[in-house]
Parts: sequence; C-alpha cells; structure tokens
Amino acid sequence: MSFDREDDSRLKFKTSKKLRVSPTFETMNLKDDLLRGIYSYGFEAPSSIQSRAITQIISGKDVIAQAQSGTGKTATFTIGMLQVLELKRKDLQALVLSPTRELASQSCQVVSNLGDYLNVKAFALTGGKALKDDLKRIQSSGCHVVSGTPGRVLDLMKRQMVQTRNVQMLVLDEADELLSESLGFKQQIYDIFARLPPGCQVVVVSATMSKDILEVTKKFMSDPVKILVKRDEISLEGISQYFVDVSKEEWKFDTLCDLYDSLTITQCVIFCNTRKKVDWLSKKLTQSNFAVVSMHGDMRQDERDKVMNDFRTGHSRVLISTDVWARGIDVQQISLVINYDMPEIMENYIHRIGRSGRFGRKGVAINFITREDVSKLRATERMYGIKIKPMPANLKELS
Ligand SMILES: Nc1ncnc2c1ncn2[C@@H]1O[C@H](COP(=O)(O)OP(=O)(O)OP(=O)(O)O)[C@@H](O)[C@H]1O
Repeated sequence: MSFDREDDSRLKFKTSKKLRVSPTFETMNLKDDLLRGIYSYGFEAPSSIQSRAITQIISGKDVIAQAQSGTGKTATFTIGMLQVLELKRKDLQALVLSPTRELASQSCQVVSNLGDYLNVKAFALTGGKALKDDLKRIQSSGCHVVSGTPGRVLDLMKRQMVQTRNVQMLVLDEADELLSESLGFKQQIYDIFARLPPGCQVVVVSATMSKDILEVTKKFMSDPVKILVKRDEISLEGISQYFVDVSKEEWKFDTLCDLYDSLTITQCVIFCNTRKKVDWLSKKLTQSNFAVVSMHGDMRQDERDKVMNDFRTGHSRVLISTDVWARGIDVQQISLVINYDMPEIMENYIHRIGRSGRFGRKGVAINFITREDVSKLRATERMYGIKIKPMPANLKELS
C-alpha cells in the first residue's frame, strides 16, 4: 500500500474459529525423522504461528497464515510440507514461490536443513543462473521440492522441464508482494497455478496482508483456514524504533557517518529507495573509509551471491540495499536497521525493520526523517499502532 491509500485498505481479517493449538512439536504427530531434524536445527518449542498453522497445513486444507516478521513462518510451511511429502517417491510434490532469488534460496536451505534426516531433495530455481545447471541437478537426483522465483519456475514449466503432475502443495511466501499489482508476478503466479493439478493445496504466508490480496487469493483458494497471529511473545516489540530529524536530504550523510561506530557493533542493514542511491551511498561511504557492502537488483547474480555470502558469514557488517532485501531474509546477527530513506510502500516499513530482532532478539530501527517524511512517519505509527521515538542523544542508550 502506498502512503496515500492509508485509509481504505485496512485489513479486516479474522482467524478461523476453534483452531487447534499444539503446545509442542511432539503433539503435532510428526514423522520421527522430521522431529529429529527440527531438534537438531536447534528449535525447542513452536512459535505461536507454528503451534496453530503446521497441523492445518498437514490436514491438507488451504491456509492463509499471517504473523509478524521473524516469528518462524518459513519453518511453519516447511514442517507442514515435509510431513506430507512422500519421500520414497522421487517426483516433485511441493512448490514454494518467493519474490526474490535470495529468499527462494534461503527457503530451499531451510527445507533441506529441517528435512536432513528425511533425505529430502529440494532445489532452488532462481533466475540469473544458467538453466542447464538447474536441470542437470534436478534430473540427476530427483526432486521433491522446488523453491523458486515465479519467472524461472514458469519458464521451466513451459519448457516441460519441471513436471507438475504430482505437485500437491503450492506455497506463496510473502504472498502480498507476489500478488501485488506493482511487481508483475501476479500473472506469472496465475499461469503457474493453471499448470498445477486441480485440488492442489495452497498455502499463503506473509507478515502483512491487504484486503485486496485476500480478494485475489479467493480466485485460487477454496474455503481457506485463516490464521492471524497479531501478537506473539517473539514479536517486533523487541525492536526499538527511533527517528532522527535530519530536516533535509543533504544532512542524512553526515548523520549516518556519526552513527557508523554503532552500526558495526553487530550487523546492520541500511535501506535506500533506489538502486542509484544505494550505489551513490556505498561509494560515498567507501571514499570516506567506512567499510560497507551493497546489493540491489541491477547487480549480476554472482555479485549478489558474494555479497549475501560475505554478509551471512559476518565478513561484512554493514549492508546497503533496496527493498530487494526488505522481506524474509534471515540473518540473526542483524541488530540494527536504518531507513536512510523512508520506504515508498508502507508495508515495507514492517518488513524492513523485521530484518533485525529475529525470533525475539533485540533490535533497533532508526529512521532518517526529512521535513517531507514527517507525514509518512505519523501514518506509519497510526497504521501499525506503534510509537517511533526521537533517537536519544547518547547512542549507548539505544535498546
Ligand atoms: N521454533 C523455533 N525455535 C527457535 N528458532 C526458530 C523457531 N522457528 C523459527 N526460528 C528461527 O527464527 C528465525 C526467523 O524465522 P523465519 O525466517 O521463518 O521468520 P519469518 O516469520 O518467515 O520472517 P519474515 O516475515 O521476515 O519472513 C530463523 O532464524 C529461524 O531459524
């Protein structure tokens, strides 16, 4: 939603009645080897969304699940999916679609990790890489799960290189983004859906949903179970949100330089609204001897992969990016998010700041506010019922 549409898209979304809540993973009746995978991955107890949504997914119903960033939605659909896959077979049975290549790869990794003891074969099919490499991998060892971006997946389906006849589950991660008018994925999703067997289960997941998107989902979901977790013990409440009144655009850069020492305490993501601005800011910071890396959609995929890898392993600590990084990316060490520019799309505020404070960790979000941004800031506060406070002068007080 853009800021000028604030009022008409407030979401009226109610959780379905009488949903079963499983307090532990044991009470979900999971396969032993799946349970082993969950515990070896380090999970002890399910989050609220996991307690409610996993068993619904297993039951075969269409599911719409909304819960805050970092509360374990990926594992929710992954565990549900792994439980229902027939792993003795070698054919493709589940498809996960995500809006960015990095997110699709990350989800593929989660499926492989949680399904380690089940010997699940999961592959990421994401644009920007040679098709023949994808195919070789799939054809050589079989494939139960594909996690991909819509364009690449549809392309392979059209060429009949991905067999869809036994796909029994479609997951749309970051569904509101995938189905929004602006990104051009919507038609691709429809085309993919049209190639799946009738009766294929659909699971739709995001931290944000709009009324429009729920309307769209009616087209390919039948009587879905709706699960909305508004508040969770591991929610965004762990993220302290501040603004700095920079008044003018020109004063943002010096403000950022003053903050630099705090950025590197753990890891930090700085968001700009355009690719050009990301390039400009990273060049300017590098010239001033600050160590930063940057990533956006105009970069070659091998460069993007290297940046992701260096950042995930902690070799780089400050990343400058566009909204390509706003959703889903999970790097637990990120404790600070800076909105150098306030996002153009209001939902992305929630997604951006949710890159910190993963699964209940503490996080800090700092918004640079020019005079023109004041109304956006207030609209964001109203929309999400949050308070964004002035940043304290002493940065050590940030928490
Ligand atoms: N039950 C659990 N116990 C401990 N850690 C968990 C559990 N479930 C998920 N996590 C961890 O929490 C982090 C966030 O999970 P995940 O990326 O699935 O969140 P998300 O809800 O999809 O967030 P986003 O809205 O940003 O996409 C991950 O590092 C994941 O490994």
